[in-house]
Amino acid sequence: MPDTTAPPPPTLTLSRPRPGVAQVTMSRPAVFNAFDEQMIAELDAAFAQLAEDEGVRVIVLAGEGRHFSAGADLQWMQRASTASLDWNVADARRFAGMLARIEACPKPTVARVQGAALGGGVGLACACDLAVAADNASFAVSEARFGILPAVIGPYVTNAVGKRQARRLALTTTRIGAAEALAIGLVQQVVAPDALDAAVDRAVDELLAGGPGAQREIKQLFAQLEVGPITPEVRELTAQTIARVRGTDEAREGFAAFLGKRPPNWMPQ
Ligand SMILES: C/C(=C\C(=O)SCCNC(=O)CCNC(=O)[C@H](O)C(C)(C)COP(=O)(O)OP(=O)(O)OC[C@H]1O[C@@H](n2cnc3c(N)ncnc32)[C@H](O)[C@@H]1OP(=O)(O)O)CC(=O)O
Repeated sequence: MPDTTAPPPPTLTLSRPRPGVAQVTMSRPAVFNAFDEQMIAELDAAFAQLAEDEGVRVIVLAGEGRHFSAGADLQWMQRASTASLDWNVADARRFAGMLARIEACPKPTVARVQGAALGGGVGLACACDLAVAADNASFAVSEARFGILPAVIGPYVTNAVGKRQARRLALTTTRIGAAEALAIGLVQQVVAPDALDAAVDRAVDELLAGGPGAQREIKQLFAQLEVGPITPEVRELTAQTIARVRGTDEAREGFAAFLGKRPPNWMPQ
């Protein structure tokens, strides 16, 4: 018998708003873009594909509708609660792998945040290189309200706001507004809701102005740096990196463009 079960509709919309830019929009607005196994797999696949796409320089992550993301789908979490530990470990690894994929994306990523970003929604925003938020945005690391914890998103939130703020957000589950999110470094810019797209576009313009190879190196190097003492190993790592990158075609183009008083012509990566 042929399988007549229709595949579930996709949970993401992929678009190319302009040359060099891809937008990944989470599209489960009925549950405020809460993510389940399917959306996790689709986000993972989308970022894997865009990372390899020569026509893409910058990726915007957005959520359709009123809210950016209501975090993990609590129906999925409820189903998981009755499954075996092994199943849960494999399942959580897929989520952890997807966030790591976004963070390690060799291309700059921008989260476009409107409305609420809760639980895993905060993790998604923090996994991007920068987050631009509407002033109606709010954020809560809300997991403890459901008797769980922000385990997978914990490192991303901690890297964004530091240990003490991350601990406060996770323990109190307090919901903070966009102004406080800006003050603690959870987001990098806050604008009026009707100015959000223009602000994301400006951030994208700035990202497009940099050399793609240099940006890939920045992401790789900065992922290895910690706040703390600048040890001989760190000095060596930074010296080796700049020494290697100085000799690339992209760097030669960057120097020549500046000195020749012309815009650089970045080659595809
Ligand atoms: C990543 C890890 C864990 C997590 O992420 S845990 C999940 C964290 N998420 C939240 O704290 C958000 C929970 N949702 C809300 O607080 C509210 O829904 C809202 C977003 C503030 C909106 O409130 P409002 O009153 O406007 O709307 P409703 O509550 O009636 O919601 C409408 C509709 O959407 C469903 N829904 C909302 N959020 C979720 C969700 N996360 N999962 C599944 N479904 C959700 C809600 O049930 C309603 O559905 P109806 O069928 O219409 O009733 C773990 C780690 O880090 O490791």
